Amino acid sequence: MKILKFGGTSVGSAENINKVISILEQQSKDTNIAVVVSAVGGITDKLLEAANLACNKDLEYKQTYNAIWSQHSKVIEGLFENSDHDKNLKKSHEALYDLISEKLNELKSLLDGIYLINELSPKTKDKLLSFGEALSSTIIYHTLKSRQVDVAYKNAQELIVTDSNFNNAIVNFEITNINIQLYFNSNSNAIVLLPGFVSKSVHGEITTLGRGGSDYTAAIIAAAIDADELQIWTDVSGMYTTNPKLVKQAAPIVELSYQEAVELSHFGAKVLYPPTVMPVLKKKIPIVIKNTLDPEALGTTITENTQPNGSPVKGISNIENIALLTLQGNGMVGVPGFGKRLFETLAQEKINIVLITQSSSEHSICFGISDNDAKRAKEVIDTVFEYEIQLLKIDPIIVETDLSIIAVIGDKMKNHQGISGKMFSTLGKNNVNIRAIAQGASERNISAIIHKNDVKKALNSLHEQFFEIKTKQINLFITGVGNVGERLIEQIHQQKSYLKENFKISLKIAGLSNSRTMVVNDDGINLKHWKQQLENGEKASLKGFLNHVKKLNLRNSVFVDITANDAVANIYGDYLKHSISVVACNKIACSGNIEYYNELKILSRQYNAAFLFETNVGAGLPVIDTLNHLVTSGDKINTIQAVLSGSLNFIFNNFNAETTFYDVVKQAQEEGYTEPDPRIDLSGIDVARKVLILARESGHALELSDLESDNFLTNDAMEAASVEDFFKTLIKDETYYQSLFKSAEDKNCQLKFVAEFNNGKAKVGLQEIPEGHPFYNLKGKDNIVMFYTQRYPEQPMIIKGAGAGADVTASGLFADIIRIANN
Ligand SMILES: Nc1ncnc2c1ncn2[C@@H]1O[C@H](COP(=O)(O)OP(=O)(O)O)[C@@H](O)[C@H]1O
Ligand SMILES: N[C@@H](CC(=O)OP(=O)(O)O)C(=O)O
Repeated sequence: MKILKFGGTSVGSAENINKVISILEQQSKDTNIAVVVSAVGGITDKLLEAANLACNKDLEYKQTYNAIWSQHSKVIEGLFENSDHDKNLKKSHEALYDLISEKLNELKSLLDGIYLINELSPKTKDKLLSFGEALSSTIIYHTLKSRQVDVAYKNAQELIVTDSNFNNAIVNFEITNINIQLYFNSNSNAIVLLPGFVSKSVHGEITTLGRGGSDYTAAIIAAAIDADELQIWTDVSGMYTTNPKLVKQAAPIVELSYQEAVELSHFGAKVLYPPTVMPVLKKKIPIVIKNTLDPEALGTTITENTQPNGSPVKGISNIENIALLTLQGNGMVGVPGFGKRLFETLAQEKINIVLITQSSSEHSICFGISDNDAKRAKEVIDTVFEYEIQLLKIDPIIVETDLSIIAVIGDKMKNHQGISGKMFSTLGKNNVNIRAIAQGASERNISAIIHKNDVKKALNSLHEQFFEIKTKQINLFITGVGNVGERLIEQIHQQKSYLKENFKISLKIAGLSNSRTMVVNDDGINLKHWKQQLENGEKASLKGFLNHVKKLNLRNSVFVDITANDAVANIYGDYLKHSISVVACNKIACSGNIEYYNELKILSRQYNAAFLFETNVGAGLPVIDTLNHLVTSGDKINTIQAVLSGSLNFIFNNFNAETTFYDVVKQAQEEGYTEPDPRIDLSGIDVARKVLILARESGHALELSDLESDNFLTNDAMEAASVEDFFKTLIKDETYYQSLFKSAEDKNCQLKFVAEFNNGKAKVGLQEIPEGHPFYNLKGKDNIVMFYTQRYPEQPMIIKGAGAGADVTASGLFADIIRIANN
C-alpha cells in the first residue's frame, strides 16, 4: 500500500484537482492507496486571518469569510463544469454544493461567535483551522465519487489521537497506530481519502498537528500500516538544493538520507514538514517528493542510505524571522548554572531555540529564536537575572531582530575539510555580515545568522559556490549608453553564451541608465529590446540608481560608468562601500583630486570590490593592467613616453604644407575625432589626465597642477569666446601653425603630441619626432606607450594600437568586467 499526500497548491484549483485525480487513478491501478489532502492553497492562512480580525472586533472578517466562500465555490464550479449536460453529475454537484454551504455556515457561526466574545483560544483556533481540510477533502471525495472512482472517506480525526496541546498537538502513537491498523485492515476500497493536519485529543477535542502538518498525517498513517512508500505531492519537483523561489539555479536533489531531509526541512525547506520523517524513518519507508504539476519529473527520494559518492553538501536552507539574543557579562565566566537557568526559563515559556552558540571564554551566550518570541524572551530573562543585572555581573539581554539563519547541510560534510572555509569566505567576499555561527558536532549542518536583507544574496552565492562552482554570475549596472555603452551591450549580447560555455561566466545586465531614464531588472534586461525598456523606464537619478542596486543586493554586482560626468564619478565611493565593483571609462575620478583617487583605492581593498579603469588610457589597449603587473611584480617605472591622443594624431598626420590647420581641425571635428569644442583635445588636457593616471598608477602622488603642459595653441585660440571664434583664430594664425609644421619638416621630423613621465615628473607637449623613433610612423588614431623600467632599461616595453573608437573602448570595458569575473 502507498500513502499519497497532496498539499495546498495541488488541491488549490479545479485544474490541479483534476491532475490529482489522474494521479490517483494511475497509482490505484497497481496497489491500494491512502490519500491525505491539505486545505485548498491559502485557506488555512485566510481562516486565521478571519479569526484574528473577528477576535479584534474588525468586521473585515466578513470579507475574508466571503473570500473563503468564493475560493471554494470556484473550485466546485470548475470540477463540475459539465454537470449541466449530465443528470447524475448535476445531482452530485448540487449535493456537494449543499454540503459545503452547510460547513461554511458552521464556519460563519464560529467566526461570529469569536467576534462576539472577542476571544480566540488555542482550542477554538484548532476547531476553526480544521475547516480547511474538512472542506477540501469533502470536495475531492464527492468529485471522485461522481466520477465512479472506488473511494472511501475517513476523517483522520477518528484515527489520530493526540494530547490537548492545541495548535501543535503531540500524537499518542499507541492509540493512533491501533486505530489506523484496525481501519485499514477492514477496508477494501482502492482509495481511502482523508483530511490531513486534523486530529482529536483523548478527550475528543479537535486538535491540529502544527502548520504544514498534513505531511505528518500521511507519515503517521504510512508508518502505522507499514506502507511501501510515502509520496508527498507538491508544487515543485522535489526537495531543491535551496529555496527555488529565491535561487533560480536551484535544482531538485535526486536522493537524500532521512537525516539530511530532517536537517533541510528544519532549516526552512518548507516542502517537507520536519516531524514527517521520524515515523517513517523507524520503518525505513521511503519518502518520495513529487510534483503534481509535472508528475513525470523524477522528484526526490529520501531513504536511509544515499549514494556513497554523492556531493558532501546536499542543500542550503534558510529560516526567516529570527531574533538573536545575547546574554553576556563578566559575572558569567567560570560560573556554572547560567546556561541552565537561561534555557529553563525559555523552556517554561515554551520558547523554541533554533540555534545556540557560546564563546569559549564563557563571557556570552547567543541564541536564535523566532522574532515573535523576542519581546517575551527579553522580559522573562531580564526578570530571572534581575539580581545579577543589578550587581552588574551581567548586562540586560541584547536583542537583535530582522535576522535569518542560513545553513549548509549534508551527511558527508564531516569527511571533507574546507566546507566551512568555503562557506564563510563566500559570504565574506559578498559582503554578507555574519552575526553568529553554529556547527553541530555531527557536522551535518553549519549555520550562520545574517541580516534578512542579505538572505537572497547569501543563498545565491553559496549555491553558486557549492552547486554551480563552474559558473559565476556577474550582475552589471551600466550608466551611460551612448556610442560606447551601446557597443558594450552589443558585445555582451554577442559573447554571453560563449563566455558561459567556455569560461563559466554568466553575464547579466541588471540595470541601465542614461541621463533621462533608468531601468533595473533582477532577472536581467532583455538585450534584444533594451532600448525600449530603458525608454519606458523611470526618471533617471544617480541616487535612485544606486538605491536600486543596493536594494537588489545581488552578488558580484558591478557598476559600469560610461559617461564623462563628474557627478557620476563622485558616486563611486558609495558603490564600493557596498562591495559593488566599479568599472569606469570616465577619467574624472582617477585624474581629479588625489585624495578621492586614494580613497577609492582604499575602499576597493576594504570592501573587496574591484575599481578598474583600463579604458582611461589608450581605450582598449592593456596599458594600465600591464603597468599594474610590472609594479606588483616589483619592477620600477623609470620613464613613460607616450602618444595618447587619437584626435591629435589624426590632426598632425593630416596637417602639412598642402592643407590648412583650420581645414584639418574642422575635418577632425566633423568626423567625431575631437570633442565638439576641439580645444579640449588640442589643449592637451585630456592627454595630461592620461599621463597623470599612469604616474599615479606607478606610485607617484601627482596632481594635474603638477604637470608641465606645453600648449601649442595661440592665446587667441584659447581665449576665443565660442567654438566659432576659435575656428576664426585658426584661419588668422595659419602662418604660425604652418611654421610649426615647417620647422619639423626641415629636420625631417613628424609633429606628435607627446606625454612624458620621468623621475617623478610629468609633462605633455608637441614634439618634433625624428625618423626611426617608434613614434615617427604612428598612423591614424593609434596610441603608443613605452615603458622604460628597471627590467626594461634600454629597449622599452611598447604597447601600440588603436587608442580611440567606440568598439575598442567597449572591449576595454569588457576586459575589465572579465577581470572581475576571473578574480
Ligand atoms: N529547498 C526547497 N526545496 C523545495 N521547495 C522549497 C525549498 N525551500 C522552500 N521551498 C518552498 O516550499 C514550497 C512547497 O511547500 P508548501 O507550500 O508547504 O507546499 P504544499 O502546499 O504542497 O504542502 C515550494 O513551492 C517552495 O517554494
Ligand atoms: N493546511 C495546513 C496544513 C498543511 O500541511 O498544508 P500544506 O500541505 O499546504 O503545507 C497549513 O496550511 O498549515
